[in-house]
Amino acid sequence: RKRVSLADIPGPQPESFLMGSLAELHQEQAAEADFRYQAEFGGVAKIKAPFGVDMLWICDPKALQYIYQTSGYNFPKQPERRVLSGLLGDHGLTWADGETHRRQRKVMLPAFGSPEAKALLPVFEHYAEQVTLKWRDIIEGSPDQRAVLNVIKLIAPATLDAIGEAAFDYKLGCMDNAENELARGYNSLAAGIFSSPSKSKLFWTSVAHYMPMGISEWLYANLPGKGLDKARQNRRAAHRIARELLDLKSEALLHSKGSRDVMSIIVRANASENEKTKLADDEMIAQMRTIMLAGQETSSNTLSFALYELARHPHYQDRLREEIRATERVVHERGDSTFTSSDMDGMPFLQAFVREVLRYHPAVPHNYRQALKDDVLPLSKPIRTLSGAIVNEVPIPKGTRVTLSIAAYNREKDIWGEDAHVFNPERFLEFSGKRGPTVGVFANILTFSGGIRACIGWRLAVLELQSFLVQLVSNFEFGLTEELKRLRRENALVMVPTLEGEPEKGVQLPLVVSFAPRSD
Ligand code: HEM
Repeated sequence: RKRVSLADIPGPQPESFLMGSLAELHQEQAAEADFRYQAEFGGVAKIKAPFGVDMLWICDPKALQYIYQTSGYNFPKQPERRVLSGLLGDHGLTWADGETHRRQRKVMLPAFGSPEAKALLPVFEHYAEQVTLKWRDIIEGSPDQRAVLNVIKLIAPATLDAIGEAAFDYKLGCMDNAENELARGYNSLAAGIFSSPSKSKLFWTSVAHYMPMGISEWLYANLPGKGLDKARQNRRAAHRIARELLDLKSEALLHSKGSRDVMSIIVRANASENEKTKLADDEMIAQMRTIMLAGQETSSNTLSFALYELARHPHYQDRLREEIRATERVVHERGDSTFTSSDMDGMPFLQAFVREVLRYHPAVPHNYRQALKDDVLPLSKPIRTLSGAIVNEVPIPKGTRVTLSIAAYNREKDIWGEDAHVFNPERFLEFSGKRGPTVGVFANILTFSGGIRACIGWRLAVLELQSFLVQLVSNFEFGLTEELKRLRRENALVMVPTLEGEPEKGVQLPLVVSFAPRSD
């Protein structure tokens, strides 16, 4: 500890000895504190946990590359964060670390390749169409053919149904019945549990760092609380269905009747593993819950923010619609009624728009890790220490917790240009190369994280976003409402839209929706 110290690293003044920097990082709008740190301290800053304990906050590209990729397994997740992953996804991939993570990921990877994702495109198209039909009914029934819709109210169950079918070939039926057990269990799951955390919640979550994980898990399983009740209801509902599905899929495998959903591929891959590397039944069930957790709220919130950006920038909306109309003509001339993934790959503005939405509104604004040993983090850009030295690397003592700022990396001016804080899809049209080290797994944006535990479902997520956008923008025009002046990007583990002053109403994104103009 004496040899390696963070004493000389500059950082923000903590709010108090007891709370450290937790409140500003988690109670303000998502990433507001991050953007301040970035402007004031650059790529790395010393922040405080309770009781004055030093932690590091990082958005420097080279340091991130080192932590995510070069030295990935030397920077495991923090135990207090793993317990939260376990609460919502059992001992599945987002919880696992080290050798267990390596083993689980190997079995799961074959289900998430490019051909496997493309095969699921019709599922996303189907649910985008269901949203279209429902909104169409509402608008046709309104006197002036337009309606103010809280768009996320239908997008959330649609993406949930889509992930149910894509991942398990199972019809959850959440769009048609919001009261079904699973629909209730997944309705704003992370948002419901983690929005607007109180100071005491933040304090105890952080202090759980020092508790044996078994005790934290027991507390989360048994303590009273509305959020914890929701997590428990979710666990019961998800386990019941996951068990049924696992039996069905294992049975299908016995009769060589595999299907192309994610879980069937994982069941097949698992069957060819040896006894040592095979996932046990409870690990398989955990993966099902993990995929539902990781794949739904992230996608539905990103899509909702995408519609918000279209409403905020009518010229981008028109441009995207023009591109969709032009591609529709090609698709129809060919005798098809739906876009293939190659059609979408051939739409430069759609590609640029999706990338910019992901860059600007990262659904997961932070990742959390800790150093397994004394180490040295390389920096892309030197910093000036408190004693006035200019350094190109930062020593990091064993055990130090690090907050990796996905949101701030995505706004790094050296990488994205001087207008990094402006929503501008054109940056991806003008610039096809890459500035800085490779960090993010998709377009070098960090939204899907990077390295050894980058988002395993990123291809599915991108395809889903593209396919929903094509249908929704083809059919509808989106406009802003007065209420959106109060839009908050709430930090609830995932970033969700809420309205200032109405936290009790949960996730909200009211847009004016009308039929899209059609010249043909
Ligand atoms: C816009 C949508 C999505 C975003 C922004 C997103 C983002 C992320 C991020 C940042 C991580 C890293 C978390 C960490 O290391 O702490 C992650 C991991 C993961 N994601 Fe996604 N994700 C999305 C969609 C999906 C989908 C559709 C699936 C599955 C169908 C999925 C499955 C997973 C899994 C299983 C992990 C854990 C990977 C590991 O630890 O090895 N995600 N995701």
